Amino acid sequence: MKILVIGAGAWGSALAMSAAARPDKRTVTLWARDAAQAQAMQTERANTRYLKGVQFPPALAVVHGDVMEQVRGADLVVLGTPMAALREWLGKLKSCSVPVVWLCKGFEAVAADAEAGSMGLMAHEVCQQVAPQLRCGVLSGPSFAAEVARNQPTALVAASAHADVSEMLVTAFHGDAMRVYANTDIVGVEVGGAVKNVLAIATGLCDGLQLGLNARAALVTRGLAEMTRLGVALGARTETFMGLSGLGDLVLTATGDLSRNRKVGLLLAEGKTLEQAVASLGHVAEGVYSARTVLARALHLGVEMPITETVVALLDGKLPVSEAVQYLMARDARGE
Ligand SMILES: NC(=O)c1ccc[n+]([C@@H]2O[C@H](COP(=O)([O-])OP(=O)(O)OC[C@H]3O[C@@H](n4cnc5c(N)ncnc54)[C@H](O)[C@@H]3O)[C@@H](O)[C@H]2O)c1
Ligand SMILES: O=P(O)(O)OC[C@H](O)CO
Repeated sequence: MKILVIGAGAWGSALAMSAAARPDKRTVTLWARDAAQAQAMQTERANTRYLKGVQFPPALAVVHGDVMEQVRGADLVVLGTPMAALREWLGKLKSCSVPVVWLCKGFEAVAADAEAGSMGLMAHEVCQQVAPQLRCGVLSGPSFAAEVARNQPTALVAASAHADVSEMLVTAFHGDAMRVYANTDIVGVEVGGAVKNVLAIATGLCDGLQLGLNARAALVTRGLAEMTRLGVALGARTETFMGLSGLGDLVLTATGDLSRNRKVGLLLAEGKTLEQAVASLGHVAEGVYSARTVLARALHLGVEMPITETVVALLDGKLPVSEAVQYLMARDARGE
C-alpha cells in the first residue's frame, strides 16, 4: 500500500513515522508545504521543529513540490493539516479516486463578530459540501504525537460511512504498537474529537488555578455529558462517547500535560492573554478555534453546554479567568 500524508506537523509526521516503521511492504510519503522544512527533514531524518529527538524510520520518504503528482501515485491520502486547511485541501482533492481521510479534530471556526446564528461545519460536512464524491473518513482517538512517534502503545478509531475506507485505515495503521478500531459513527467520532479540545482548555484552567482534583473530575464528567448531548442531537450514537474518541480522548487531553489545548487553559490561568498563550505553543490548539462553533451548533439545537459556554466567554474576553468557576458553580441545582 502507498500512503501519502499531507502536512508535516506533529501529528502528520508521527503517524507517517508509525506507518513507515512496519516491517511489511509499504511506501509512506510525507508531503511538507514548506520547502526549507522538507529539506531539513530530509537531511536530518527527523522533524526537529515539531517532534524533537525522534529519528525517522528508513522507509519514510519526505517530499515537497507537486502534491498532485504524489496523490496520483497513492492508494490512500491522509490529511494531517489543522481544521482550518481542510476545506482548501478537500477542494483540491475532490476528484481523487482513492480514499482521503483527515486527522484534524475540530469544527470550522466562526469569527467572533460573525452574525448571530452563523455556524461552522464538522469535517465530514465540509467534505459533503466541497467534495461529495470522495470516499472519505476520519482517524481519531487518544493519541499524543510525541508518543506515537516513539512507537508507544496507542489505540485509534477509524470512522467512515464507507466500510472499505475504515478497513483500509485499519490495514494501513494497525500494528504492534497501534490498534485501530473501525466505527461507522463519523458524527460521534468528530464531535468527540472537537469537544474534548474545548473541555481540555477548561481543565487546564481549573488545574492552573489549583482548584483541585475534585473540580477536575467534575469538569471531565460533566464535560462528557455535554459532549454526548451535542453529539446525540447531531445524530451520533451515545455509545461512541464511551469509546476511544469520546471518553478516551477526553481523559487524555484534559489531564495529559502534552496537550496543547490543556496548555492554553494553564497559560490563561497564569495570566497570559489568549494571543500570548496561542503564540507560545508553536502548534495548533483546535479548541481555541472550534469553541464558538461548538456552542453555536449547541444553541441552534437547544442543547445546554455550560462548560463550553464558559470557555467561549473566556476566549472572547467576556469573562475574567477569576470568575469562570464561580460562573459554573452559580448554576441552579439540577438532577444529574
Ligand atoms: N499533535 C497531536 O498529538 C495530535 C494528535 C491527534 C490529532 N491531532 C490533530 O491533527 C491536526 C494537526 O495537528 P498537529 O499537531 O500536527 O499540528 P501542528 O501545529 O503541529 O502542525 C500543523 C501542520 O500543518 C501544516 N499546515 C497548516 N496549514 C496547511 C495547509 N494549508 N497546507 C498544508 N499544510 C498546512 C503546518 O505547516 C504544520 O506543519 C489538528 O487538528 C490536531 O487536533 C493532533
Ligand atoms: O495537544 P492537543 O490538545 O491538540 O491534543 C492532541 C490529541 O488530540 C490528543 O488525542
